[in-house]
Amino acid sequence: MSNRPDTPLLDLVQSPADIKRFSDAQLVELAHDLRAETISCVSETGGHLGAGLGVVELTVALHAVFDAPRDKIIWDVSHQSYPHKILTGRRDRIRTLRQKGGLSGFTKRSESPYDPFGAAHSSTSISAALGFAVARDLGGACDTGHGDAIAVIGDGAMSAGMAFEAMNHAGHLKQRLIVILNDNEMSIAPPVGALSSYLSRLYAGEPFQEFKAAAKGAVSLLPPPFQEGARRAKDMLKGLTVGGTLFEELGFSYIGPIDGHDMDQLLPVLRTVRARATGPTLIHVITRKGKGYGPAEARRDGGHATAKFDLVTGEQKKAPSNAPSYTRVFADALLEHAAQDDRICAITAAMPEGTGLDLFEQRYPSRCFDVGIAEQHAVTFAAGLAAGGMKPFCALYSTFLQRGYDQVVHDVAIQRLPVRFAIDRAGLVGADGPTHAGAFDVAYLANLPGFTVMAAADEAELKHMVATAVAHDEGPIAFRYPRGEGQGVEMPERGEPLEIGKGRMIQQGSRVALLSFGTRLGEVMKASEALRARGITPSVADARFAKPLDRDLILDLAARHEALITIEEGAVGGFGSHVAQLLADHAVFDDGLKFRSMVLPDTFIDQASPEDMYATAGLDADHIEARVLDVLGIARIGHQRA
Ligand SMILES: Cc1ncc(C[n+]2csc(CCOP(=O)(O)OP(=O)(O)O)c2C)c(N)n1
Ligand SMILES: CC(=O)[C@@H](O)[C@H](O)COP(=O)(O)O
Ligand SMILES: [Mg+2]
Repeated sequence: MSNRPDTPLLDLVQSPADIKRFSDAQLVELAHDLRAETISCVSETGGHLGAGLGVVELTVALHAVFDAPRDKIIWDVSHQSYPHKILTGRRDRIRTLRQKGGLSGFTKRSESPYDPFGAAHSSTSISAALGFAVARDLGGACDTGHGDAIAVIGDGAMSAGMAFEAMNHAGHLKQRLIVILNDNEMSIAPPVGALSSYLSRLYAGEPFQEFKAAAKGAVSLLPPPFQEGARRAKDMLKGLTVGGTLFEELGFSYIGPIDGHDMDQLLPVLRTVRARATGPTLIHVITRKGKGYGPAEARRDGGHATAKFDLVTGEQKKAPSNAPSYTRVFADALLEHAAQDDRICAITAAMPEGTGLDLFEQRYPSRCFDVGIAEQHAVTFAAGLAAGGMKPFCALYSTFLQRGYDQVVHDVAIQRLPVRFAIDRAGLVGADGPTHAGAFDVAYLANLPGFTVMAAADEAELKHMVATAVAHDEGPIAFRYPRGEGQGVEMPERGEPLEIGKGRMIQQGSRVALLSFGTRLGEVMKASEALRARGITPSVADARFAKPLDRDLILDLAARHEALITIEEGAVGGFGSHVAQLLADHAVFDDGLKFRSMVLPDTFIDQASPEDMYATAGLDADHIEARVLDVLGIARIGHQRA
């Protein structure tokens, strides 16, 4: 039974148009309702809580002052967009968040006209908003006419180079563009970097303190274009920082910092900017991550992400774990090796907890680097560390490594530098959906000359792969492992380096060989059991390496079986494609081998449980069994024996 909050004003809102008739005082009440509804919803669904709570007032104010969907409000990352979704006609579905068939946990163009641009990877909002602004000014085909383009970007996301690329361009074009910097002094973890320190100085400085105290507007402090508007708007605009900020050097009018939870500050500033902005304008708002919900505010990460939780206590309702997570196995293994080898260092791009490197940072702070949301820098920084004689472990989610791909090719592979890539969240990740799927890393790494690419079949294998990476100084090496718990296998006392390019036989059988790469091995074994009931005992092997391939193993399997089937948690172009190439190069198909490669389908799979997603992808035991029967020409009627 969910205890829905009492939300009298929110109950009157079906779309942002309904907000326009509210008084400023009612908008404050609406924010109260919206915060209660957001907390209630996430307590039932789990998901991203802290960021959304931090922008409740900002969301109300934006939809009160601007005219979405004609005005394009673009949320960076968009993990903070739950309040926005509630106000834009999706309250009735908000409790389907991040579930199969439900709302996405991020903005999504196909979900709503109020989501002009999808997100989830950070630091894209200013580029996208500038695109809309230029399209508007070119008379583009925007169906809702010439509205404003407004990017809402966090202080963490602002640390990525892409944000500065966009601001640099916006300052050059000088077209009207509104950027709202939502500064809560938090990324997922406490923010890192000189920019964070700079932002702190901006609001720790005199103007912001005066601003808090000053009751009367100091309109003369506003940039000239706004002074007239401010007088006319008769708003109580208080003293604001003007002049000499980094943003103004980039061609923006800078307004702020203002209190992002105070409607009396948000509304007049937004109204003035809407009335008066002529070029790129950045409004710096100060907010608190997790605002208004004690258990979230009390957390170190401001309640960034949460499982379902008890509304009263905030206690998360997490299922008990049966095995250590792959992330934890990686982190513990790396710590063991780092104790013996002081050349080992670790790099994360703003995901210390997510990658397990928070443990490494605690133990070896001088050898652990959180570079902020800066994957491109993370990769080339690691390349520099390797060139300098260190053993860098660059720990990135598969999906986020995509952002540093040119650096992987240009700075690591071509120079054959021994960077170790710990690729977490490989394969389908569940609730975060397609934007976070680790679908492509094998395809984009195994095609690089000199790269070694591994996938752990279970947590014991992962421990051995960490040891293999530590020992491998001949060039770049990557090992991938999925989100979540291991399979509960027995763990070795110590990880032992694997022989590069060597797979392992799991089960000798006949007629069909199943060659698995990664944790699909569990499903392969389940399929093998089901096939045994039909009198079919497939051979099963764990490839371990997509590059270099275990040629002898593969050619031997091809020679001894009617059919060879590869299975992997990745898109086409990965392991199976490399096996096909090897078989073709050795003219194996000429001898009639039946070959099938089971990969992720050529589509983006929406969020669901990982199990559901793999069933949708056709990569679960049931589908593997069916593929074997099909390739052997056996009709799948009940448990008909071969
Ligand atoms: C390219 C990329 N790297 C990493 C992440 C993981 N991530 C999601 S939210 C977040 C922190 C964002 O901080 P900020 O922009 O300040 O937003 P806040 O959560 O504080 O509102 C990170 C690192 C991501 N979404 N995209
Ligand atoms: C919004 C974002 O990108 C991160 O919060 C991400 O959702 C974390 O993923 P995990 O939950 O797999 O660590
Ligand atoms: Mg932040």
